[in-house]
Amino acid sequence: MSTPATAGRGSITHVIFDMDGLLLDTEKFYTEVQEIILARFNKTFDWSLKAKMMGRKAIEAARIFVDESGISDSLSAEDFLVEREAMLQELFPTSELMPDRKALPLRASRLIKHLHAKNIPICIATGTHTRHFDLKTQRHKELFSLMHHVVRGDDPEVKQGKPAPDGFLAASRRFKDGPVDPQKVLVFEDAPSGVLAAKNAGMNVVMVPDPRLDISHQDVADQIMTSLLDFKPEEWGLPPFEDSN
Ligand SMILES: O=P(O)(O)OC[C@@H](O)CO
Ligand SMILES: [Mg+2]
Repeated sequence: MSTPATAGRGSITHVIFDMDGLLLDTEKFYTEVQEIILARFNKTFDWSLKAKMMGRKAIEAARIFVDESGISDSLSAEDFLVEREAMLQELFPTSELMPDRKALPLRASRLIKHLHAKNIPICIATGTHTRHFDLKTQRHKELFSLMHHVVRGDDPEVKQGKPAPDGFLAASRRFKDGPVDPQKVLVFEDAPSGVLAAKNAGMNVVMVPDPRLDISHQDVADQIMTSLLDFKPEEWGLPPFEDSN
């Protein structure tokens, strides 16, 4: 776990969470269907392509997928989305909270519940559009109700997806006392594009990367964690956990 100091460290007042791959175990669904589609073209879907797609708006990720895998002459980005959609619609309603990588019984919900109980304003900024957001979160309404607001990829203020800062800046504006000084905002992200988006917004960012992502993607974040359970709120000026877990 690296812990370089940043200007905002110790003075965080607001927290923004990414969703897919950070709070919800949904990145595996995208991987699964993209493997199936590429297999039709006798190609394999690898983590270097995955790293480029994750966190982005659907159409932006789709263009990367068909271009980088060299199938754009046979399958357009738009047709890829249609083909992918049929499979994703079946999978998203089964979305689970992200399992902890240390295999401990506590999950991402521990941090969310803690910050909410301590009156720290929290929200979500996700690349996912509203229809998919509703499918993915239908079994987790109670946890998501703790968020002050949610900014989705199809929000009119999100002109460009991650790594552009639009989603995080919109999220910052919508806090009750927003826009919040970006140095006082802490973002949690799993995706390289999302980490860049947070830095492009001038915010602090903790990355919780999938271990299959190349280590080179860990250079930009202010702190890297293998598990959200390693997060120590007091290091960032946030109220500490009161239990010993
Ligand atoms: O921004 P997040 O919540 O990771 O969503 C992106 C997702 O739609 C694809 O990776
Ligand atoms: Mg994500």
